[in-house]
Amino acid sequence: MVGQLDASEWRYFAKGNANVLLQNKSDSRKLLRLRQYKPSDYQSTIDIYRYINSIIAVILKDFVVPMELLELSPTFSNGISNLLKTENRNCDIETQEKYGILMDNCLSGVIQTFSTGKFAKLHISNDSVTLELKPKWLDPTITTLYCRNCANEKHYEKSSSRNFCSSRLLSKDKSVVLGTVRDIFRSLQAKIDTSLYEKILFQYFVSASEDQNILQLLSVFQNQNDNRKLIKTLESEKDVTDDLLLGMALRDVTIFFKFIELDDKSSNSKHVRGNEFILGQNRLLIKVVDIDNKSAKKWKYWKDTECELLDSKEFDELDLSWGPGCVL
Ligand SMILES: O=P(O)(O)O[C@@H]1[C@@H](OP(=O)(O)O)[C@H](OP(=O)(O)O)[C@H](O)[C@H](OP(=O)(O)O)[C@H]1OP(=O)(O)O
Ligand SMILES: Nc1ncnc2c1ncn2[C@@H]1O[C@H](COP(=O)(O)OP(=O)(O)OP(=O)(O)O)[C@@H](O)[C@H]1O
Repeated sequence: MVGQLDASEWRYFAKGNANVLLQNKSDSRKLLRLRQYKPSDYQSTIDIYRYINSIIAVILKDFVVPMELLELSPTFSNGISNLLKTENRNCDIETQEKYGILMDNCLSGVIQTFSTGKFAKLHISNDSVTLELKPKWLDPTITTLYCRNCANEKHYEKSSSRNFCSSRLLSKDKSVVLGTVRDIFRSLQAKIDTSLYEKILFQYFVSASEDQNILQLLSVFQNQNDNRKLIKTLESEKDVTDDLLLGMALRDVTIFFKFIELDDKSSNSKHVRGNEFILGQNRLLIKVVDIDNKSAKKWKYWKDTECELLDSKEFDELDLSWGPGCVL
């Protein structure tokens, strides 16, 4: 594929902390994901691609968005780097990187987006609606008043009050799940009627079995061997276990829930198959992105954050201006 990619065929689409996404001008359904320039702590595309295929895909199966490794030429990489500079995108790609990842665009055809925070967004297309969710730390047994996400948000004052608490979507109590689904949609302040999407998502969370429910799956593998406990005891990157690396990777993923109306108006089926949930004439398609392996070099940042949160009163001191506790 080297020499075939042409920088003028791609436009800027999005960026995160570590990657830049480009959209193909002639096929908007395709995105190219390129690593950003980071002087330290660099994870190469091939390492990420191998990790996703050998570890993540075994766990998340069909939920993983399809990906393909593409070889980059220096001419292409320099062209993209210049594009980002010309457009003042405030980021650059690592031009020494040999590969990029070609993947399906889960937001192809989006014409409007509603959001009030970074952990949930609602994207509207002509033929579908997509909820983008970053659930972060999923805790199946919250033993403190506030969960890790809420304690973190409160402490670093990222938000002034709780929008939603994603761990509550794991609750066995259906009314807690329903209330949380409503919290998510309320937080979006979408100027459309979202009641149908709330109903479908709620039905998915309460009907899917543990290995079919994306949040349950993430939660199980985030918390293997109680790996969160290890964080506060870390003394060097050698102490970082594979379970912890997997847990941290899965604590930072993004999920797309795409709601599609089916043509079959007579269907009253309700079932889960792979990454899709059918409810009557509605289809919910679920895809996970941003499942990069984490570097063990981040151990100090993880430990400092965890210790600072534990030393603070954020887990247990009632703060009604933030919201009530997170009990499941
Ligand atoms: O530390 P956290 O929990 O704030 O998570 C970081 C994310 O912040 P967020 O919680 O989404 O505001 C952060 O996301 P943003 O860039 O803030 O959108 C990154 O995902 C970061 O991972 P990496 O350094 O790019 O591998 C994430 O770092 P890791 O903790 O996953 O290493
Ligand atoms: N396959 C996809 N389809 C549509 N949009 C995507 C896709 N993958 C990522 N995005 C969007 O692009 C944004 C940035 O991508 P990504 O999360 O891969 O970057 P990142 O640098 O790893 O982010 P982070 O800062 O969370 O580590 C995502 O938050 C999401 O909104």
